[in-house]
Amino acid sequence: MEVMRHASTFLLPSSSEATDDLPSSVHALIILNQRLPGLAPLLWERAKLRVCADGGANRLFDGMPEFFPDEDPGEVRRRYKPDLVNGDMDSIRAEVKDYYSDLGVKILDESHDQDTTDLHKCVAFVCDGQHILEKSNLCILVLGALGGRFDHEIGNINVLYRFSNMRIILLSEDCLIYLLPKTHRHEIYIEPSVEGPHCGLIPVGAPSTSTTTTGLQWNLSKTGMHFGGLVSTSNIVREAKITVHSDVDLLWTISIRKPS
Ligand SMILES: Nc1ncnc2c1ncn2[C@@H]1O[C@H](COP(=O)(O)OP(=O)(O)OP(=O)(O)O)[C@@H](O)[C@H]1O
Ligand SMILES: Cc1ncc(C[n+]2csc(CCO)c2C)c(N)n1
Repeated sequence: MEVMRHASTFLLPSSSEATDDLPSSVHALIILNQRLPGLAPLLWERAKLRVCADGGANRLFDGMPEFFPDEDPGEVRRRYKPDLVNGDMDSIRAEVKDYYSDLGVKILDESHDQDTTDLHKCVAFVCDGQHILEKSNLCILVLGALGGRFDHEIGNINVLYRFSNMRIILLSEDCLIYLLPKTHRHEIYIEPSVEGPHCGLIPVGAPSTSTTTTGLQWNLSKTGMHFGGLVSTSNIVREAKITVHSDVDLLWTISIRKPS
């Protein structure tokens, strides 16, 4: 079975600190309709493709100037111009839609589809679209995916399962979540300056009859996990490398450290 390696190098303040023996990712950024986290300007700079999901465009428009209080808000807005706004367009304000449209931003109205979420629509665009990004080392970072409405949070997690062949990381100010597909053994390289120590391994999609880990305070050894029984929450990373092997797709979550 192949090994899949993971590292949150995108959180490091300087990309030169990145672990060089890991394959480097190309990042796409999706901005959802929640308050922009403090990391937003840094992640924006590093992304090769930037997409707003419907009301996420309001957050970009309103939120980016707040990070640069000494600058003219209009200039900040022009600098942070997304490649695409996609969704069913029931949350983007008319002035924001007109503003980005006038700047030449592509606005994709998919209001005919009321069965998939705006995040789903954005991820589908990034994965299926005809743009230049090479898919093999693409990692999609999703801002504002957690800590809000529970149905939205679950919808966002569902997107991880729906696109389980893609690397997608859901982010909030406090933590990140991604899927560990059962098709691989996983090695997670911890960046202790920016993440941890709290972490979890959650069998959301299906119960696990056998999960094995190393590097955690409470490791599992061919252990089962299911809702109503054991799920690994409030675990602690103890080593620089965590390994996980399971018979089901698991969610990995780890806390993000507050900037000091
Ligand atoms: N409170 C929230 N918590 C978590 N995610 C959210 C929240 N609000 C919005 N999102 C995410 O941002 C996307 C865009 O949200 P927006 O408010 O523009 O549209 P919506 O009509 O509420 O969502 P949808 O059309 O996807 O049901 C949603 O698809 C969802 O992924
Ligand atoms: C069983 C079922 N439940 C809810 C919705 C509604 N829905 C799901 S995603 C979405 C957002 C569209 O942007 C909406 C309105 C549905 N279609 N089917």
